[in-house]
Amino acid sequence: MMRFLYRHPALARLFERPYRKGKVIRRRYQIVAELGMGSYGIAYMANDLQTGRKVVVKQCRKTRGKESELSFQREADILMRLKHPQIPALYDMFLENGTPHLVMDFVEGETVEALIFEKGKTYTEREAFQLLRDVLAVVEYIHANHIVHRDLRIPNILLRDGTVFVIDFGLARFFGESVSHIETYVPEKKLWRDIHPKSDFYALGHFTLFLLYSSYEPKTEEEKSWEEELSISEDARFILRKMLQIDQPYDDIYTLINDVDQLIKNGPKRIIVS
Ligand SMILES: Nc1ncnc2c1ncn2[C@@H]1O[C@H](COP(=O)(O)OP(=O)(O)OP(=O)(O)O)[C@@H](O)[C@H]1O
Repeated sequence: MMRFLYRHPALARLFERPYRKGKVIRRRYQIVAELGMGSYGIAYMANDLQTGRKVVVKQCRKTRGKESELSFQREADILMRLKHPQIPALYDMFLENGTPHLVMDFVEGETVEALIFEKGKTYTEREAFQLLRDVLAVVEYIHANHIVHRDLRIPNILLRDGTVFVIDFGLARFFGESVSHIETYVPEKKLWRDIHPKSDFYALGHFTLFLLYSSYEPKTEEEKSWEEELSISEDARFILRKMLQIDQPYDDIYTLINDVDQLIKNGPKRIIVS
């Protein structure tokens, strides 16, 4: 019953008692703003009073029990493994009043979600695949470290001065780990969450569709599939069908990168007009 109550956002806030603006934790991290309450943690932007750096402090949610503590530990292990200029660095982890906390780099920038839906940014096919290519360069590093991100969505990809950043490793897993109860997942969720590089390609297929839809003007009210609605080249369709596992999926990132490079180099020559 209590677990059910905690799922109600207003009640969850009451039980979690998030930090207020100005609060200083460990005499070091001063809360500037709450960024959001996720499934396992509450994220804040904070000032590190010792270094003067802007950081993200993530406080483990008390009401989610052992599950969120394990998730925090795993996120810390993964961020410790990944040392890349386009991935937030983990600076610190500690227990405060028995609650696990993580401190990481605050990535200044705008999410692709905000760029499209708030700023009205649009992408041509070539621009969309160029941005996908930039993201794949970071994902190549993640996969080379035997990690799959499992949440590569438009709110988790940021851009600053044209450079891509990948955030939110809360669902990431090491290759070979198992997911409990995956057999109970609906097929679509399995495609997102399978611990295999192809679930990241599946997510990035959807990411690319968001970019392509940013310049789509509907001609009718009738909703159709992306293949019917979008005017894209055969090469783009070929890549997307493999990423979305409609056709034989990509087994590794190198073949995918090669196909994307070819598309960018050749340009969208063979256009299919829907
Ligand atoms: N390192 C970071 N730099 C900048 N912003 C960040 C960083 N990490 C998280 N955020 C922002 O903080 C907010 C909360 O992020 P967090 O990853 O804790 O949870 P979430 O994505 O909202 O939920 P969930 O992890 O359950 O999907 C998001 O809006 C995200 O953009």
